Amino acid sequence: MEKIIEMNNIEKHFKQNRVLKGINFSVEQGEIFGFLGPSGAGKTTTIKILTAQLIPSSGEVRLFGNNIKSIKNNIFQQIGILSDNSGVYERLSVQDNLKIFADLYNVDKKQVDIILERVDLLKDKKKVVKKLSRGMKQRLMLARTFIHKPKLLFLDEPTSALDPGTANEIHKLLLELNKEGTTIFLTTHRMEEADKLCNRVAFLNNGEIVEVGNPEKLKLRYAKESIEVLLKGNSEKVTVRKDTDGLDKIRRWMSEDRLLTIHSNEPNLEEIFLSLTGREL
Ligand SMILES: Nc1ncnc2c1ncn2[C@@H]1O[C@H](COP(=O)(O)OP(=O)(O)OP(=O)(O)O)[C@@H](O)[C@H]1O
Repeated sequence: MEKIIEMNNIEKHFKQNRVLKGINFSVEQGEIFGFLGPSGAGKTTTIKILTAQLIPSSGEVRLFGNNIKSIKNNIFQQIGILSDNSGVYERLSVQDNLKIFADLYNVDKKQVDIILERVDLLKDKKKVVKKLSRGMKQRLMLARTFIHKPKLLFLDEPTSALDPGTANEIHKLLLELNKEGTTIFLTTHRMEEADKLCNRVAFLNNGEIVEVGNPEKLKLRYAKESIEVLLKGNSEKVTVRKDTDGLDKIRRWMSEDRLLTIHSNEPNLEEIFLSLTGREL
């Protein structure tokens, strides 16, 4: 698979503050790659470096196989960026906002209604942006990022401060875009979001990547060496080790029809991060 993003030994210092301490990772075409870490870990700084809004102190960034230093402005036709400061014009209507971006990206104006339909804003197209709910505004900002069908989307906390229902709608849309071939790089605090969307995640702590992998595989790798079972007639679960003795016990309980539930004690991404760093996400 083609590497769409490569970060090689990226350092970023803000005066004495060493914010990124030698970051290495790559993202392949077609992936949804999650960049996870607590507040201040360096996630936004990384996105800004990847989108040429910041220059790294050292190291090399490659996008679509080319060094970012040698990439011309037309790269912006191939990427979309959603961040805190991806403003939309508050006094203009939903439709006029998208028309401006369609113009900017040389996109046929007919696309505006098609995109608005996709983000479920077509019926609200005449509404002035300042009258939209937070979720509607976020959907408009997202529509803005993909109106030009970019190959790569950078999304900084795409669902922060949204209720679970609205976040779900955004997730559905992101999965659709990805299915159509868009590679997605996203930062998030929400572990369930990363779990649901990402093919791979990287954990960032204090400017260092402490783990990278597929969420399911990470959970298996960090799975505890025990299984929890609930037996008929008991209110408390029993913990059994994953060894021959433990498995013999489970077999016996099964043959005696005493087993009610059995759980393999898989950690979630939050717990894995905690066990690696000693801090919560
Ligand atoms: N322009 C800047 N000048 C000086 N320091 C900065 C600048 N931008 C970021 N920093 C510092 O870099 C560190 C990492 O910030 P960054 O915004 O990348 O973190 P983050 O992981 O995105 O956090 P959050 O989840 O809170 O957005 C912080 O200590 C921040 O104060």
